[in-house]
Order: sequence, then C-alpha cells, then structure tokens
Amino acid sequence: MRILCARTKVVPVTARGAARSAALSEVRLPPSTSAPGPPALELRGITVTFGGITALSDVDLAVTPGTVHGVIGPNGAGKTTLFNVACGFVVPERGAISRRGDRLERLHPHDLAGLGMARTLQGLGLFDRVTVLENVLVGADRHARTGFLGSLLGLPRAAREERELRERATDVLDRLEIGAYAARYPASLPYPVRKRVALARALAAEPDLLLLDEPASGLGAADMDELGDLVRGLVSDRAMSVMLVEHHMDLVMRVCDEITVLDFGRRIAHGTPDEVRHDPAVLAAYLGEEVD
Ligand SMILES: Nc1ncnc2c1ncn2[C@@H]1O[C@H](COP(=O)(O)OP(=O)(O)OP(=O)(O)O)[C@@H](O)[C@H]1O
Repeated sequence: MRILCARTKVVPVTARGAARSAALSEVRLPPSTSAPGPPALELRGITVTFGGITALSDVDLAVTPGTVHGVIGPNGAGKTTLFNVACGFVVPERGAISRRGDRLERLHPHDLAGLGMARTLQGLGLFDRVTVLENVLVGADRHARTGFLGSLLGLPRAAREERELRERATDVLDRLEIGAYAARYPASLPYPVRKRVALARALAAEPDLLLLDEPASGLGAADMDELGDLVRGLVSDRAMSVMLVEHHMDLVMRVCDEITVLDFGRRIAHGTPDEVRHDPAVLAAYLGEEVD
C-alpha cells in the first residue's frame, strides 16, 4: 500500500520540552497527512438479484486511494455484477455507492468520465471503422468544452482543443508503447495490442479511478507481466486508484494491495494478497483450484 509522506516537524526533546509535555498533550494535533482520505470508491451493502437469483448479497468494498483493489472469486461468484454496479450498468436493489466520500444517489455509465472514472470491459468495445488514434480520441474528448456546434463552425477554440486532444491521445499511445499503431484499424491488430488500445482509451480521459474487467483475459504470460507492471506504474507514478476484476490469480496476487473475495454473491474474505491466500474460507471456495 502506498503511504503518503507526512510532513512532520521534528521537535528535539529537551528537559524543558519534557516539562511541557503535559501541556502539549492537551494540544490538538491536526489530522495526520498520511491518512489516505475517503475511499476512491465505496460500495456498501450492495445487493443485486436477477429474477430469483441473488447475484450479490450485502457486499462491501472500498478502494483505498492510490491502491489496486482486486476482486476475485470462483465462477458465478458475482464479480462481473459488482463491476457493473461500480460502472453504473447495474442498479443495486439495496446498498450505497460513494465516490471520495460523496454518496452517489444514482450512478449512470455516462456519469463516469465526469466523476474522474474510466473503465475497460471484457469485450474491448473498440470501433473497427476508425483508427486506433481516433478510438483513443473518443476517450480523451471529455475535456473538450467547445461542443459539437463549435467544431462544426470551425471556431478557433475548437481547432485548438482538437489539437490538444490529439496530442494527449498520442501521448497515451506512446506511454503504452503502441504509438506505432496510431493510424492502423483495430481489427488488423493482434489481440494484446487491441487490449492496450482499450486501456489507452480509458486513460485518455485522465481518470483517477480506473475500473478494469478481466484485463488479462486472452493474454500470454509475457503480456500479462507487462500489464502488471503497467498497472503498478499507474498507481505509483500517477497516484491512480484501480479496481481490478480478474481470474488470473498470479496477476492479482502480484499487483493488488487489497483483495475482496466473493463466493455465491457474498464477500467471504478481504485483505492483503498474503492474508487472502491463506484464508481458510478462500481455500475452501477454490477447493481443487490453485490460489496462487
Ligand atoms: N443478467 C443476468 N440475468 C440473470 N442472472 C444473471 C445475470 N448476470 C449474472 N447473473 C447470475 O448472477 C450470478 C453472478 O454472476 P456474475 O457474472 O456476476 O459472476 P462472475 O463471478 O463474474 O462469474 P464468471 O467468473 O463466471 O464471469 C450468477 O449466478 C449468474 O448466473
């Protein structure tokens, strides 16, 4: 877990200082600056049913700012449903969603960008008839303020914004080492590159909370390792928070600071990778499967 550095003033201890200690003990200290603050995303008491099936039952999850929070569980445990609640695709019957301490009464998928959130989905959702760069521009354009009419009329601000968006999209592609594919069409590219394009599109919106659904699916071991480094880099270099739903246990154990484990729609464990790995309830849920 990333600990923010507290700017603590160090006061040397002297005899006089010791004599003052009683009085000082009554002085209220400001709250520690090392506290991570309210969760980047908090899901509390989330319950979802589909017909007669309870997909989630009273599930809690809090993404600590500047950390990667993994969600794992056997097939049918409720991971995708929880992810869809976090994205606003599924409205829970009961429970509360908060972002940085602010309760969101109703979360719609189109609210995500405005809330500083972005997601990638299992299906990549790329537009095949436009280039990689244009796909990424779709993610970047939440910052554009001129609007459709301004672009249509060719207003100078629209041209400037367009240029800035292209620069940002190109920058993200370069950062993910896929700049060489900017002018290509997604369908012509290998799957791991398309996965990066989908990630680039999410990052182009400059979110501080990234929701990733099965980012490693379909990737080989080398690509998965690179993905792990990339996710850790986002958190450590850019102070981003990540919620990661993933089947690949080795990736989850390597990149996550905290893990929530679901089984049959319930949260059966939560903790660090080491805690979760040795949790008897988790071992029982994964009976017959490798946990690490
Ligand atoms: N739209 C739906 N309609 C009916 N039942 C659903 C729907 N979506 C999910 N379910 C059911 O809810 C439960 C949780 O499903 P969910 O897809 O969230 O689990 P999961 O952990 O993501 O599973 P997997 O690892 O297999 O993708 C399952 O019993 C599933 O059959």
